[in-house]
Amino acid sequence: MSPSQNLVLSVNAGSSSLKICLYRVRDKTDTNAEPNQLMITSSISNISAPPAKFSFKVLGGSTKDEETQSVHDHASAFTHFLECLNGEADIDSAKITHVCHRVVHGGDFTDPVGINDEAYEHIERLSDLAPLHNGASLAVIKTCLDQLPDAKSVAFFDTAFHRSIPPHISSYAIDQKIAKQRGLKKYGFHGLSYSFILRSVSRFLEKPPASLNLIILHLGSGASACCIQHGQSLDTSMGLTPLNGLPGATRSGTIDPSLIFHYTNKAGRMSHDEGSAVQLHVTQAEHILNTQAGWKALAGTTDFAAITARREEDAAARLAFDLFADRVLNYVGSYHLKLGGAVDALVLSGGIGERSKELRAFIGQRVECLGYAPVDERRNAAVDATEGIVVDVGVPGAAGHRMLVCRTDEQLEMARQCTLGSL
Ligand SMILES: Nc1ncnc2c1ncn2[C@@H]1O[C@H](COP(=O)(O)OP(=O)(O)O)[C@@H](O)[C@H]1O
Ligand SMILES: CC(=O)OP(=O)(O)O
Ligand SMILES: [Mg+2]
Repeated sequence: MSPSQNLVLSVNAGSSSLKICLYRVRDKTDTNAEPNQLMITSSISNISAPPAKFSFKVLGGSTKDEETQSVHDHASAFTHFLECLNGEADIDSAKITHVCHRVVHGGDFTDPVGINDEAYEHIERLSDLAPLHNGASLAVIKTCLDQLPDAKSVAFFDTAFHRSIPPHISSYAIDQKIAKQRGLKKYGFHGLSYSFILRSVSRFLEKPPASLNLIILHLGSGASACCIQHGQSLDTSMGLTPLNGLPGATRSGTIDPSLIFHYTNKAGRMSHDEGSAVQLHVTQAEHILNTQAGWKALAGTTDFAAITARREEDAAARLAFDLFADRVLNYVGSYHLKLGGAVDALVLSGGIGERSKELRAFIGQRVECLGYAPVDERRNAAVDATEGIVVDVGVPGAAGHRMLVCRTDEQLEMARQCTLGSL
């Protein structure tokens, strides 16, 4: 891509949110600087639990924070953003050369791909394996092709980062002929986030990415853990779909697979989900475990901050907090063992990892037995007010593995790959 006043738009369709950033591509004078400069950051949250919350911030300029009734899905959220963007006199949307789209399930696609009919159909075919995500991304892509016809839409896949997971870890213990025919294996997700975190921690620790062993927790509405050995994904907690592993806002996480046959006697029937942009072919059981489970089912809210605040006096909130913390420990313990104890850092990220000092304090206290430096109460409480992408929350100077917080940025990761790559 040629540097000039070109703009890159990055769109991250999460399960219940849309995060969008607009960047100006920098001239290639300083090779150490980020290749893109942030101009606008916007987010729409609570998309599936209206009223949605919309924020739009022009760097060095105006800020908008409002509740909106006009957003009811990811496509209308993106349209709302474009209306706001078009109202900015200083921004010429005709200068947007590329739109980067986070697509959660890319199957065996390992590189970013420009959207054409073939790529679109590939993403559509995988929608049943990411029922909260791929359909939403496609709806945004469609709107984009319509509203920004001169910009090139490029899909970046969450799954790509995990292509290094070896077969004995990515395979399920089922008939391998059927597994291969149907692509039934662990794909793993949140890869754009892990890629960003790996690079950021590498800078922070001043060690090359390929030398790093990390345990990373991406804890948001969708939560996962990743074990990184020599700078590559060795294992991750999500699987064939983003339902596996840790519980999330509305997702159960790992359950005994037989549970679905006992939960309701209609569990095997097809679901009639009206909320998705593409026709899904998931069973009622999958629908329930994706949308009616997790903290929403346990504590009646998808807000982990509210759960944390209520947990002393509310037994349901306590169960949600303790259950989540317990499942997180399962992964930290097993990944520490997989890395033979040679861990450069345990890194927390995502909305919860970055903001919940309570969960960090809990995890920090429990991993001390594995040789992690104790969490410093003052540093842990001050993360929100501490500058920088990576923050060390361990006691200064204490011996042991480090516990870090990383402000992950999937939008920036895509924009960076877009500008530096050959797209
Ligand atoms: N102060 C806080 N303490 C605990 N959890 C928080 C806090 N602030 C936000 N969160 C949680 O972070 C979640 C959003 O995380 P995020 O990574 O942005 O989600 P996603 O990208 O999956 O939509 C919210 O659902 C909320 O539960
Ligand atoms: C893969 C996934 O769960 O993504 P998100 O957390 O953005 O919903
Ligand atoms: Mg997310």
